[in-house]
Amino acid sequence: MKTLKILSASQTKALDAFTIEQEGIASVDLMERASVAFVNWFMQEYFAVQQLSIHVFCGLGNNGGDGLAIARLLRQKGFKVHVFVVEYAKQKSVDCEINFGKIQEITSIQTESDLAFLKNIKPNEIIIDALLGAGVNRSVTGILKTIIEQINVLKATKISIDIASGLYMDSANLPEDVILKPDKTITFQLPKLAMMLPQNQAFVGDWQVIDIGLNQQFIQETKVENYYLTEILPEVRQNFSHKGTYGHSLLIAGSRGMMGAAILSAKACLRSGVGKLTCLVPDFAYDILQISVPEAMTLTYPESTHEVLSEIEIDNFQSIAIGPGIGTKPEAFELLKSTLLMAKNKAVVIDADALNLLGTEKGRALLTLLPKNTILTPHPKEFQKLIGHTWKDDFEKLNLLRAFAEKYEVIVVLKGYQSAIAMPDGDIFFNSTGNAGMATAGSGDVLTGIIVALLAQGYSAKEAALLGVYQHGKAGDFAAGNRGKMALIASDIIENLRW
Ligand SMILES: NC(=O)C1=CN([C@@H]2O[C@H](COP(=O)(O)OP(=O)(O)OC[C@H]3O[C@@H](n4cnc5c(N)ncnc54)[C@H](OP(=O)(O)O)[C@@H]3O)[C@@H](O)[C@H]2O)[C@H](O)CC1
Ligand SMILES: [K+]
Repeated sequence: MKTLKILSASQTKALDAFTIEQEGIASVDLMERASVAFVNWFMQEYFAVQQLSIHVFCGLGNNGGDGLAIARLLRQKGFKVHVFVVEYAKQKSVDCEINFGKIQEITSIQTESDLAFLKNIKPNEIIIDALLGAGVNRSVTGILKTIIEQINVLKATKISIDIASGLYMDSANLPEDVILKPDKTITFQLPKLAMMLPQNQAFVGDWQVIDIGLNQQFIQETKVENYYLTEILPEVRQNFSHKGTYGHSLLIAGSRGMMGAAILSAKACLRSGVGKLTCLVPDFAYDILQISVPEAMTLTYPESTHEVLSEIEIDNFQSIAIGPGIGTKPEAFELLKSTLLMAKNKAVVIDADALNLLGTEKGRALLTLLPKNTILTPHPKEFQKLIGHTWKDDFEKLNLLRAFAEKYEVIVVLKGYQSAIAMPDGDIFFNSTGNAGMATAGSGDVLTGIIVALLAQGYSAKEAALLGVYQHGKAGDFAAGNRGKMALIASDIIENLRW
């Protein structure tokens, strides 16, 4: 498994300082290293547009210093560069001052006395935002605010260095804060927590990490609770194996009008390496299941009864999933309750309607029945029901997610772009795969099928959740590559699973 740690603002500062001290590198040289890394990225991306004007907006701190160094380097590479320094305070940082001196030797610099030129920046030109970086510690006001507001309405491509000016890297901004809205953020060394959260979408754009060679040992030894999951691969299947090697899943899904959810989950499960799958569905759906998913076995229960599980040999199954399309009628509640009572010590996935049922007052009383390490896969609305209240911002949502996973000793996959996967030990992993095309009916049912299959094969709950979410997203990315995001339907995700 490959992850990138997400450091807090203070840890990032410490990493910076440690690198400078440990490697005997002057901070201005580290700034140069970061700027060279940015320019290398920029050259790959924008080499073809060398004749276009680039407008670099610099502040007075080290982010501004980066901007000045980058402007100088781009100029030396032959780009047309226009530098604008916003003198919002009396003093520049030491390294900003040094770079201010260096660039003045090769080009003239404009300061904020005349903002009229902003209007002349054309839509096909590029703006580099180096006004404020990781050092932002209060709401932006005055001249900075004016400039950011004016930049935000321009159509030019905006690229923020390290982080958009005005955005806090690990805490919530005020709703009224003025923040630069970049098309891209090129961030140094490690992703920032702010880039994981939906509320910051407009202030992040597409983001990318560039390596600036900060001290790896320090990164390794730094304790964090947030990670960005960049890769996780399945284990190799053994030659001398048989279907018994890969476990037997029980999928409890479907009801009148919602059999598609059961079918999607079942197919995804079978496409994810499970040895055997049994689907438990209402009796009317026997033929539907048998015909749609011939690889699965089917057990049924009378549609309106409460005592449905007594004949099932629960020990035959290595994993159980319940929820997709079961509905929220009282019978479904009883089904969920009896499943949880039987499922002690089992590997369990809870999704969709099962989450809606747990998210009622009566349902929340069942939360203590969840076997340790149960995997719950809510989207934000379902999570809100589970905890019984909403949150003021995404940072609070993340704290609530962590607290819930810790309290009930469960794994919670909060679905969305960069799904957040919370572990019982308090760690949260953000997924790097997936796309907006996957925001479509049945996508979650597919995920449930994948995860329950992995559990049956003996993956730990943590591995199953991470691997399942990652591969689900990857399949969605393949599917979007084939058809485009808008055309993507949940079946395409199943078709594009590649293990
Ligand atoms: N990560 C790395 O290893 C490297 C990072 N680099 C770059 O450095 C910046 C961080 O630089 P820093 O100087 O710490 O901070 P800023 O440039 O973001 O801000 C400068 C100062 O501005 C003041 N401030 C904060 N908020 C506001 C505001 N809303 N309005 C006006 N001024 C504000 C604050 O100083 P005060 O004393 O006034 O509080 C800031 O200190 C990082 O993002 C990278 O781009 C290195 O170049 C390479 C290594
Ligand atoms: K910036």
